Amino acid sequence: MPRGVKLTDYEKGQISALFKEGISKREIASRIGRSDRVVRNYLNNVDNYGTKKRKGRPRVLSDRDRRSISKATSNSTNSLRGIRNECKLSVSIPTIWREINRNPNLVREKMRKAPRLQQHHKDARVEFARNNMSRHWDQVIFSDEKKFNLDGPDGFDGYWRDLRKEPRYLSRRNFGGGTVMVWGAICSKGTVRLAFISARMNSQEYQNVLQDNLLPFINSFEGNEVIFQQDNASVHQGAVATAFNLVTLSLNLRVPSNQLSSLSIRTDHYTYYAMGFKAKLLTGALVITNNSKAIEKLGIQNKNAMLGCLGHRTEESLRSRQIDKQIQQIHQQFASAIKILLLGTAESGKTTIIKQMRILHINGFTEQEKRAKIPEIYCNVHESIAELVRQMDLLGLDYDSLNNRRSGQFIASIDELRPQDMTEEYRDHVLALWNDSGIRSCYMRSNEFQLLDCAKYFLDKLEAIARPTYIPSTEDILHSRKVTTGIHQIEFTVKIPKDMGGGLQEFRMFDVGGQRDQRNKWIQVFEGIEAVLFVISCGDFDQTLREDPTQNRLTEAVRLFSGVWHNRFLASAGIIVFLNKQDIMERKIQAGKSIGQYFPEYEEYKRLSKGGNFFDESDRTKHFIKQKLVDITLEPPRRVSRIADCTPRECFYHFTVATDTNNIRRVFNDVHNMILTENLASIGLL
Ligand SMILES: Nc1nc2c(ncn2[C@@H]2O[C@H](COP(=O)(O)OP(=O)(O)OP(=O)(O)O)[C@@H](O)[C@H]2O)c(=O)[nH]1
Ligand SMILES: [Mg+2]
Repeated sequence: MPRGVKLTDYEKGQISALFKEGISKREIASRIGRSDRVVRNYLNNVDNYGTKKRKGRPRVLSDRDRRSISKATSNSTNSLRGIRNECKLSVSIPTIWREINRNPNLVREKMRKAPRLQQHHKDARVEFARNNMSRHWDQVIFSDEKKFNLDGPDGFDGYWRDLRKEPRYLSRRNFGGGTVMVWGAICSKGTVRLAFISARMNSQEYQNVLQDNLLPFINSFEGNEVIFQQDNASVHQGAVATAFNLVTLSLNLRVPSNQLSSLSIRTDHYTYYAMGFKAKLLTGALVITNNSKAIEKLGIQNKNAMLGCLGHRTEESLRSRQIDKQIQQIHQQFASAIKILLLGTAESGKTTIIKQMRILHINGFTEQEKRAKIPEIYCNVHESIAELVRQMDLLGLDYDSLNNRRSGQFIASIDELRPQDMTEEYRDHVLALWNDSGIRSCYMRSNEFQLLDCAKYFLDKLEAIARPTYIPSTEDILHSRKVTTGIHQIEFTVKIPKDMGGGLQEFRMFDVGGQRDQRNKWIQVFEGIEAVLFVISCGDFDQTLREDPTQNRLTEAVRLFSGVWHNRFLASAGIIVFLNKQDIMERKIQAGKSIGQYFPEYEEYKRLSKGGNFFDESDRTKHFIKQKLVDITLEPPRRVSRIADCTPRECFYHFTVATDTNNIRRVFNDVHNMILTENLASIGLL
């Protein structure tokens, strides 16, 4: 029973005063409106009234704590410790447990299992059902793996307990329990022989299971198309993840060639819900790749490539021979060198890419080879400073001082010849000139004349170059410039990625001169070229040709690309474009230049692409240049090629900085993968 309200000090004073006057306790109680008992209690123990303690241990949880525990526990999956932490309480775990138990609204329950189908899942299922109404389901073989426990099913050990009966116990073996994994498949024709597999089946084992159990069963279909379904588990995918693997898989399976011809491969897939499990249905396949990501990554175009289809015996043997031929072709493809031809206008960066291949795939440059580059670098320095001096007068610019003018005269007197050695005198003149503000202004206008791209790079490090101990670094070699004449080739090998079969791929790359008078030699190397790597300099948009100062360099490059794209002798070669010198282009844009000054159509492009996702002006500029090339590839063919078939050609674009080894490493890896994939596709395997 709840206690009554205690007497106030005023009431206590009233009781004491009335009692002294001799008034009875009952009378006092009625006068102050309280019970007889409280008046009696007070008068019996005036000094200690109201000081009596509660019995038992004080509660550790206040009402507020209990409310917060209740709130934190409600429908939560939190542990007792978690709830304690959430409520910031410093009580023991059993206290929390007791408090939750005491609460009649909270009981511990196992969460019920329910597939959470969102609307898009439901839509996908309806869509699938609609699309597959007329499918011949009697041709589908459904397969799956299942684990059986000797001790009973995992996780399903609950039961309805009748409290009037003895409890039931789950018999568990401490030793010798265990599980078996079984692979099975069913279809309208019956069941496929069960296979006992290991709990952690790998892709090799999966392949063996298919060979031993599925292939014999498939023969009973006697020439009709079969659809094999698997649930896309990683071991299944691992076995067939790439189309290249498909071939090796067929080989690994050691399928007799008449059975191999019954393999057909298609990559369409549908998700559906059947037999209580989610699966992907893959049509027309015994062993199928359906990894659409891999397919995209590999750039596979012919997604419905067929290795063969079930047919009569004669057709089978024909297909079998065809497949043997294809496999042979693959071996040849990988055995022979891939020939790549580098094309592009002068100074676009072709030779620089060849140097990068040397750095990346051969052992770079020896000390001796580096030393041999010194004269070339001296030449680059001299050509750069001499051109700047020559342009000072032509552009009407002034030197800072008379001394600097004399230095200019000294350089001009050397004429086109480079100094044999970097003498101190020569070095001092060049340094004085390079620090002259007139020369710097001249350099800022270098798009108006012909200056080497590497001018600033070498003039900035002139002091190091002029030292007698100077040995060019790899970076120096990448920046050095020498006009290419004739045809040069480089051979190297590159590792084939494991997921494409592994091994080594041999490459042969041809470098040609890009100047107009060199281009008539190109045709000599067109024969047998698998890929053309067309290099275009994006940084040249404001410059004119050395050979023809009336012609814009970028316009010339785009025109040349058109010629290469439509060239009938290159019709069967893949075209890869390197939109090079991104660094130079960015520098120019940052300095306030716009490609619109040289290509008025840029304003229209800018207007139309206003909503486009461009990071900045440089990004828009490089995509504008790319678009010019894309437009060419969309033009109708100029004439029907005698070599190429009529399938549409694709062009692959990369934005590059040829002097940056990391950039070229990355880009070349992509190019390599793309070529391998294209090769497989070209022989009908992808
Ligand atoms: N900054 C910068 N310089 C580059 C880049 N690519 C090439 N260069 C420089 O441009 C100059 C010309 O490059 P090359 O590789 O010789 O040009 P090419 O296409 O072989 O020219 P030709 O042999 O005349 O056909 C060299 O000084 C290179 O260092 C780049 O992406 N960025
Ligand atoms: Mg070259």
